[in-house]
Amino acid sequence: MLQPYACLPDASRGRLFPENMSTFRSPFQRDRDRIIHSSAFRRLKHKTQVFVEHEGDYYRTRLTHTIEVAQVARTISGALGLNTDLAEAVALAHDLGHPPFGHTGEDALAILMEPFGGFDHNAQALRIVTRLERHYAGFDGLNLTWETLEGIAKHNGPVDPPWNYALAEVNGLWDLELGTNASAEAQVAAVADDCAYNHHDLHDGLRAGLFTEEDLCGLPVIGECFAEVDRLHPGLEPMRRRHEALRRVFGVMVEDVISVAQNRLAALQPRSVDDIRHMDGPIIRFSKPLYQNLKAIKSFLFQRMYRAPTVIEERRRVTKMVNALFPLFLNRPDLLPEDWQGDAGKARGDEIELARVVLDYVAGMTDRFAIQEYHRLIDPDL
Ligand SMILES: Nc1nc2c(ncn2[C@H]2C[C@H](O)[C@@H](COP(=O)(O)OP(=O)(O)OP(=O)(O)O)O2)c(=O)[nH]1
Repeated sequence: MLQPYACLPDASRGRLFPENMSTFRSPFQRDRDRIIHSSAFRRLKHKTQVFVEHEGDYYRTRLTHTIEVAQVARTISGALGLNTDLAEAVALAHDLGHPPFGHTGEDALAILMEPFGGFDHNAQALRIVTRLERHYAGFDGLNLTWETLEGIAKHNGPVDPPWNYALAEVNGLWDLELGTNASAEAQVAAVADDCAYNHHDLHDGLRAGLFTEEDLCGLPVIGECFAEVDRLHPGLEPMRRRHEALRRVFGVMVEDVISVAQNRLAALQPRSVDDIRHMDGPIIRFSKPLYQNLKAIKSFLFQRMYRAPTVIEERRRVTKMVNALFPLFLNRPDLLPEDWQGDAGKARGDEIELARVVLDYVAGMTDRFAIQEYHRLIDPDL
């Protein structure tokens, strides 16, 4: 029961390298499956969401975060009559480009790559799915449909020139119409990301003892959710109380997005996905009041969690590792593994190209592999 403004699989603009249709799966289901079967997807298991991978088995990793984003994306897109397979595919791919140690690794690599064209996890995701996965006989990358690539490239909104390194390359091969909105499905994946991490970072921060339920009760939305649980279930055991309250916070976000979209779709009556692409702003977003409340929650999380003293200490340690690994391989490309020597050899004499090869290798590392390599090659004691 897809709406006319959904991305219809039969109307897909296809793949850069033409392939026969799958017997059992639509093009977007096939994209989703290729993403799940990629090496970069498996590596998300050992990459930081907020806490470095080895800090505790309970906390979210980039993989469990991604699975939660995909689940929310399916719910929202299904409720709106959008293509759930495409929303899921974009959600599953959205963090593929995260380097080891998440945003901390990204900040370090962005500085190191400044002289060589920069680094950004969204750009890197696109590079992975178009170039770095090398498992198919006929092409590099996953040969995803135009719609999935468009979604990965524009899920955070239209992109103006100058485009980053990966967008420029992909857009040179295939016009992704970067200046327009993404499909509603890709917009759903972007908002599902916010819903997922606003919810699970609260859980993980509580679990880590970075703040308490009482601290959260002073925040908009969350305070009301705890009050409702206390009213309905007085004396509830603490962990159940927490779960009940935070699942209500999740519900508030998801219902808000769906209701804003339903109202806007009813008012604007888009007849096709191209109408969505050319609208003034995104169709999928939080209402203004909830957006303001979420800003307060995000700023609390930033201060109390993403920049908590223990997290800052770990940031310092892992930044030191990235800052040492990247220049080491740049100066000694012979230390790269055998299967990277081909690319390094082709880049010889071209400083920018070699830096990109080294970047692809270092950014592809998991947290634990980066730590292991640092200990092996640089300092066993850090
Ligand atoms: N923004 C930000 N997030 C951080 C930092 N440290 C840890 N995190 C965590 C908090 C969230 O769980 C998550 C947010 O990052 P994502 O890559 O999922 O979303 P973001 O909106 O930054 O990027 P994207 O939508 O993928 O372009 O990372 C940090 O220094 N800055």
